[in-house]
This record gives sequence, structure tokens and C-alpha cells, in this order.
Amino acid sequence: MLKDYYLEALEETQKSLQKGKQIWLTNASFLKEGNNSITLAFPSKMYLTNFNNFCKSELQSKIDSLTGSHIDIETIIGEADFSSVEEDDKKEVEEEEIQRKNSYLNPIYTFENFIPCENTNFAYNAAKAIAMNPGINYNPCLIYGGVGLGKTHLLQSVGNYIEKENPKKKVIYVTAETFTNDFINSLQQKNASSFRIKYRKADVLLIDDIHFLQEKISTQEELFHTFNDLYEANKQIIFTCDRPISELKGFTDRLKSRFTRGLNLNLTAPDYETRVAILKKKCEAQNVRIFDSVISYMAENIKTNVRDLEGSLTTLIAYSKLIKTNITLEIAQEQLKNLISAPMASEQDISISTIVKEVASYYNVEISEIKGKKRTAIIKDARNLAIYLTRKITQYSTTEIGNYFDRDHSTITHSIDKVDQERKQNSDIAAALDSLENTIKSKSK
Ligand SMILES: Nc1ncnc2c1ncn2[C@@H]1O[C@H](COP(=O)(O)OP(=O)(O)OP(=O)(O)O)[C@@H](O)[C@H]1O
Repeated sequence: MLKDYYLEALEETQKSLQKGKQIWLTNASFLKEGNNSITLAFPSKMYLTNFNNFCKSELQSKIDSLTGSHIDIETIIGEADFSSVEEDDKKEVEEEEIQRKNSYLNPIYTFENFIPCENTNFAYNAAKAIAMNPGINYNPCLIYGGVGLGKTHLLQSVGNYIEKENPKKKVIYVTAETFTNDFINSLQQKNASSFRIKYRKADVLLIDDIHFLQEKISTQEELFHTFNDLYEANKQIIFTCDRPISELKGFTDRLKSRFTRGLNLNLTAPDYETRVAILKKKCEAQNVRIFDSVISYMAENIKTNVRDLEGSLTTLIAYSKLIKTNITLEIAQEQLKNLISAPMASEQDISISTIVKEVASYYNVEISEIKGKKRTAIIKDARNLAIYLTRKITQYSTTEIGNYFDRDHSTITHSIDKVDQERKQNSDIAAALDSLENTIKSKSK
């Protein structure tokens, strides 16, 4: 009796599952039923894990609604005849799984979740066209623009789309930093060939933040050869960069010319309407409701980039959950006042040099040491803190901060994240940071 309901629920669930995910359900075998339970058997742990991850909740809600009561779905490995699950089939599925895990794509970054505006429509549509026909029309492709404007999101959307629609294609997503580290490791382990095989086997190679490769000539050389191999084999290559290629320093001309050879897409800050749409979409995704007046207030005042918009939204949502209250316009104004009232870089009173001076005196080190290359613990701490405070209390972008401290963008974000993390974990550090921030602000008046 329950088996009939199960079969009906199975059919409906299969229709609603994403392409490629049905296999985890079709290979489940109905073993037995109890009063309010059914038992399904699976050929292996991998099938069971994927059933739990991708199919179980859907199947559960279908079967519960068909029977009108809650049915326990019990699961077991083996104990049924799985000879119909061909060995090849298993192997193929395993390979696809391994590939999915190795591509390191964040499933949140999809075209559906990206809201283009007039300025970014071209980039959005071009990226979609690439995803539909990788390696054909726009190869290579470079996506560039300032921080937090969606470069990684768009890049990974291409990867996620291809993985979903074309699971046999091998997609590799890496940051330029990971690419560099992989390369260095391969040299240390005298295993350059496995590095080459890994990257040159890609059907789609997505490399994020190539500005990280500035001055790293050997890695650039390796990337150049990887590029040529893939390009000649019509494999799709996409890069992101925080600035136009012409502004990259310490790059070989031949690699620069490879980057610019294909399609160059520029991402710019979203307009007001898009900022509103992005905020609404993020609220929807998190299942929270925020008054339109608050959304308008945020969109009117936070124009820098989408990451800042998201950050403000996270602040408000956290506040609303913690205090258990709806976010009114007054609460939003109060909670976001530091962010919103901060003047733009060009008109701000607080300069980076004031911050560095105060931090240097706080740590009793020289200003030149903070900006220099020394890596003793105390100087590193002072440098990280100066970078963090600059980001926190001025409107300078991470790229501008990087230029000042002569560090690349990922080093700057790493410093900011590190101090942020320490601040969260240690109330003494939080208090010291607050006091230093107040000193800097009062001295800048
Ligand atoms: N147009 C957009 N629609 C929806 N979300 C967006 C959009 N642009 C950016 N975001 C979101 O903003 C956040 C920052 O985007 P992302 O990390 O892609 O920026 P980025 O340009 O790669 O920044 P960085 O140079 O710092 O690496 C992400 O959470 C992303 O989902």
C-alpha cells in the first residue's frame, strides 16, 4: 500500500529534480514497508549520501502530502539486487561527483542570482553566451572591474551553468593565488607534470583575480603555456582582474596580450534601481522581510559596491534576529550610520597616513616599517591593523589601499579578514581597535 504512494511520489520527485540528480533516486530500491515507514536500499554509500543531499527532502514532502501523514524514510546500503546498476554507470557517476567537488564552485553564484543593470547587461549576456557555447565564440574572456562588483559571481555562474547543463565537461575554477600555490608545490615536490595534467585537462578554465600574479614571473610563464595549450584545443578560458590589463604591473607583455586577445567585459557599480533589486533578491533568498523604506534608504546611500550593500543587509538582519524586532527606518539609520555617514575618499578628513601614524605609535614601530617589507610578528600585526582600520573608517577601496601599502588586492583582503576574525574572537582586541579608531577620528577633526 505504501509502496504505491512511494512510486507516485518517486515519479513526481524525479520530474522536479535538477538534471543529473535523478540518478541518485532511480537507483534506490524499495525494500519493505512498515506502519508508517518505508525502507529504501542503495547500491553504495555514495548513492545514499547523494540521495540524502539532493532528493530526500523532496521525496519526503511528496510522500507525506500523498499519504496525508508523516512517513519515515529509512535507508540502508546493499540488501537488494543492484546488478542493474552497471559498473560503468557507477564509475561515470563517481567521476562526475569527483569533478563537481574539484571544481570548487560556489553553487550560490548562478545567473539567476545575478541582477544585471544597464551597465552590466552586456557582460551578463556575454557570460551567458559563453556558458551556453564554451570555447566557441568569446575565447578567452576577461572580466574586470573594482572590488565587490560581481566578477567572481559572474565567473562562477559560467562554471555552474556548464556543470549543470554539460556535466561531462571538466570545469576548473581557481583563484590566481591557488594556481600559484599549486605551481610552487608541484616544483617543490618535483611533480610538474601532474600540475600540467590537472590544468591542461580542463574544458573550461576559470581563473579569478589574475592581478595576484603581478611580479610572479615563473607562474606567469606556466600560465602562458597552459593558456596556449587550452586555447589551441578550443577550450574556454575566463579570467577576472580588478583593473584593466593595461594597468597591470610586472606582467610579461606576451601574457598581457593573451588576456586581451578575446572579449573584455567591464563591470561597474550598479545603479539605484539595480541596488534595490539586489537587496530585495537577497532578502528573498534569506527569507526575511524588510520595509521598502529601509531598502530605498540603503540603496540611496550605499553606492560603493554590492559587497557593501550585502554587508549592510547582513548587519540589519543580524540586529533584527538578535533584538527580535522588525527593522524600521530609524533602526537602519542608527545601525548603518558609521557606514553611511563616512565621507567619500576624495572628501574625507581621515587620510591613510594619519591612520598609519597612529598605528605606528600604538605599536611603537616606524611608519616606514609598516609600509615596508619586514615580516616580524609585531610589524605584521601593525600592518594588518592599519590596513583593517583604513578599510573600516575610510571609503578607500581595497585596490586603493593596496596601492598605498604596495600590496596586492588579496593580501589586503586577507589582512582585513584576519583582523576582523580576531576582533570577533577576542573582546580585548575589539576594545583596543575601538579605542584606536576613536583616537584616529578625534585627531582628524
Ligand atoms: N549584480 C549582482 N547581483 C547580485 N549579487 C551580486 C551582484 N554583483 C555582486 N553581487 C554579490 O556581491 C558579492 C561580491 O561579489 P563578488 O565576490 O563576485 O565581487 P568581486 O568583483 O569578485 O570582488 P573582489 O574583487 O573583491 O573579489 C557577492 O556576494 C555577489 O553575489
